[in-house]
Amino acid sequence: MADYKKYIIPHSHSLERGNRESLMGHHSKVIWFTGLSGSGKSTLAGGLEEYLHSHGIHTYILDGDNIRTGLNSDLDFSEESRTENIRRISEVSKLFVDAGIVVLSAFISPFKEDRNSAMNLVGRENFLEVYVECPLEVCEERDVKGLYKKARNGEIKNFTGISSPFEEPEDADIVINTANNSMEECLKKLVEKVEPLLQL
Ligand SMILES: Nc1ncnc2c1ncn2[C@@H]1O[C@H](COP(=O)(O)OS(=O)(=O)O)[C@@H](OP(=O)(O)O)[C@H]1O
Ligand SMILES: Nc1ncnc2c1ncn2[C@@H]1O[C@H](COP(=O)(O)OP(=O)(O)O)[C@@H](O)[C@H]1O
Repeated sequence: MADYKKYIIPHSHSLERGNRESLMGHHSKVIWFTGLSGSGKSTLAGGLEEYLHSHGIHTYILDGDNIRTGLNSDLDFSEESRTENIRRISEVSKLFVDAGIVVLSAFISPFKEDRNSAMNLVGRENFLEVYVECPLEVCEERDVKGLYKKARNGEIKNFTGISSPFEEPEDADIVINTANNSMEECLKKLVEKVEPLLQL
């Protein structure tokens, strides 16, 4: 352990997560969306947030493009930076859970080890992994932001699915296939799984 760390002594406050959850009227949780660019992470996180919000649940979305223009604006798309990106987001998610809020984290999070580290940091019981499954060809066909085209012609390096790996989750808590199901069907499946977990 680094020497300076020996002199950091956390303060224990009187109010805890349970007190905050009671005030909110629901449990806090991290709903972690992982999947290729264009698979539907942001769309589903947004749809789920709207539903939960309208049912009195306090939520907050952490989304790749947003966090990467602020907190993580110093990180690129190398493997090391992606790992650090997920590590910081995991720490932020953990704080939100302690604050009593339902966090919807939508990041490609391509590496299994990083997703597992996120789950272990937040705590297994607080973490729900949602694999937003969609074949690369469909994501590429959608090409919401025109990035796949740029990745194919070499303008963007290390692009997930093209020139950087995506390790498919093998034991996600929920798998949502957005290529074969409508947005409404996907959201219904999500709501059915998530809502009961938030009841006090
Ligand atoms: N090289 C490369 N590879 C993948 N994605 C890229 C890249 N460059 C920019 N973008 C845009 O950044 C968004 C992904 O950021 P994330 O923080 O979710 O990525 S990661 O979890 O660190 O892998 C991703 O957003 P989504 O499409 O919402 O996934 C892209 O818009
Ligand atoms: N069943 C579905 N669920 C979510 N998105 C879908 C679905 N079917 C089509 N789409 C479309 O796919 C695109 C997904 O984009 P986005 O949510 O930004 O993905 P990501 O955040 O994973 O990059 C959107 O244009 C959305 O309308």
